[in-house]
Parts: sequence; C-alpha cells; structure tokens
Amino acid sequence: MSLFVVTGTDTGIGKTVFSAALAGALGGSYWKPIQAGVDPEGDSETVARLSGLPADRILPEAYRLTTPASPHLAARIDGVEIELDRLALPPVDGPLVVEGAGGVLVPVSETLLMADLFAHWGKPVILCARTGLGTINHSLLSLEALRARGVPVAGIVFIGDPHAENERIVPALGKVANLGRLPHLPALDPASLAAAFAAGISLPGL
Ligand SMILES: Nc1ncnc2c1ncn2[C@@H]1O[C@H](COP(=O)(O)OP(=O)(O)OP(=O)(O)O)[C@@H](O)[C@H]1O
Ligand SMILES: C[C@H](N)[C@H](N)CCCCCC(=O)O
Ligand SMILES: [Mg+2]
Repeated sequence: MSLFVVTGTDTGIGKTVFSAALAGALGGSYWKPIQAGVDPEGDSETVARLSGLPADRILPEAYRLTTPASPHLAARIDGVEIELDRLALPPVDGPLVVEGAGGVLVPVSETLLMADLFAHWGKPVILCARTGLGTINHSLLSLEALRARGVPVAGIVFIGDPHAENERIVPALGKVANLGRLPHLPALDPASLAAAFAAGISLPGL
C-alpha cells in the first residue's frame, strides 16, 4: 500500500493543493492529523473540493484546532494536549496521503516537532518547495532536518512558476529525487489540478 507524508518548506507553500492532486491521482485517502485554523475552511475541506475523491476518503482529523497558528499554540489556546498516541497512522485500504502542518520543524507540542512525528511514522516524505528566490536555503535546511532524524525522503516537488536553476541545484545538493513541478494555476478546480499534476509530476509507481 502506498503511503506518502506531504510536508513543505513553510506554511502556505501549496501542500494541500499538491496533496489533493496526489490523493486524487492515487485514488486514495487523505488525512490531516493536526488542523490549526478552520476559517473559512480546513485543509480537509479544500482536499474534498479539489481532489474529486468521495467524502468518505477524507479521514477525520485527530485534532481540529480553531486558531491559525503553530499547532502547539493552537492546542494551548483550545485547551487541548496533543498526544502521540492519537497520531497513529489510520488503517485504510489503499493509498493514503498524510499532510503535515507548516514546515518540518514546526512544534506539535512542547516536546515534539513535525519531523519527529515523521520519524516516528517512518513513512516516505515528499517535500513541497516553492520555485522562487529563497527556496534553496529553505529546501536544503528542511532536507537536513529530515535526514538528521532518519526520515525517508521520497523526493521534492516544486510549486510555482518554472525556475530551471533552482529546480536543478536543490535536488543536486540535497541528494533527493526531483518529482517535478506543479505550476501556479490561475483557476483551481479538480480538472485543471489533475491535468497539471499529470503533466508535471512523476512519482515512481504512479
Ligand atoms: N498550484 C497552485 N496554483 C494556484 N494556487 C495555489 C497552488 N498551490 C497553492 N495555491 C494557493 O496557495 C495558498 C496556500 O496553499 P496551501 O493551502 O496548499 O498551502 P499549505 O502548504 O497546505 O499551507 P498549510 O501550512 O496551512 O497547510 C492557497 O490559497 C492555495 O489555493
Ligand atoms: C496556520 C497555518 N495555516 C498552519 N495550519 C500552521 C503553520 C504553523 C507555522 C509555524 C511557524 O513555522 O512559525
Ligand atoms: Mg495545508
């Protein structure tokens, strides 16, 4: 069964849009274990809108927190304690796409970072990175942090307008597979997202 964890070099990088396309292409399920911020919608609702998957393939979040902030803070504001026991990967039939919150060193709690959670799961991670200026540093730092914890990295995906040199140097220096690029889409809808994913992304076994 294929299972991918989708992370990013930052919040707002395009993880949810990519995850929707990936889950749709795999014909799988989607899980956002920790949602921080639900107004106007959480990532699960976005994926339901963009993936073309039936509603029952969008698994309920383990934590659905109201504040758009770092999960450790959003949890504190809601009076909730985030516990590793509730973050076990859900058993599903078929492929699963799991989306992290923010970037790799975002705190889930006072003692746990997103990358620690990825290491605990031990499943391959896809790093979403923007194409433009600043991405080299953010991408290589993210890859170092993942590797330092022994997290398997399936590859990097670029999001945005093409930048040939950044798309070359980051995978080369980061020693990671380049899985392709999802362009910035002027209109986000299931059909155009699926077409852009099919044209731009190549995942082994897909
Ligand atoms: N390929 C794309 N084309 C057009 N718009 C995009 C694309 N990718 C992302 N966006 C837009 O950029 C914004 C941030 O994207 P997204 O919500 O996927 O980020 P994220 O990395 O999942 O953020 P978070 O850390 O909150 O989970 C959204 O408004 C989304 O619609
Ligand atoms: C609110 C946002 N959309 C995400 N849910 C959480 C992002 C946490 C980022 C924390 C940080 O890196 O400073
Ligand atoms: Mg998201």
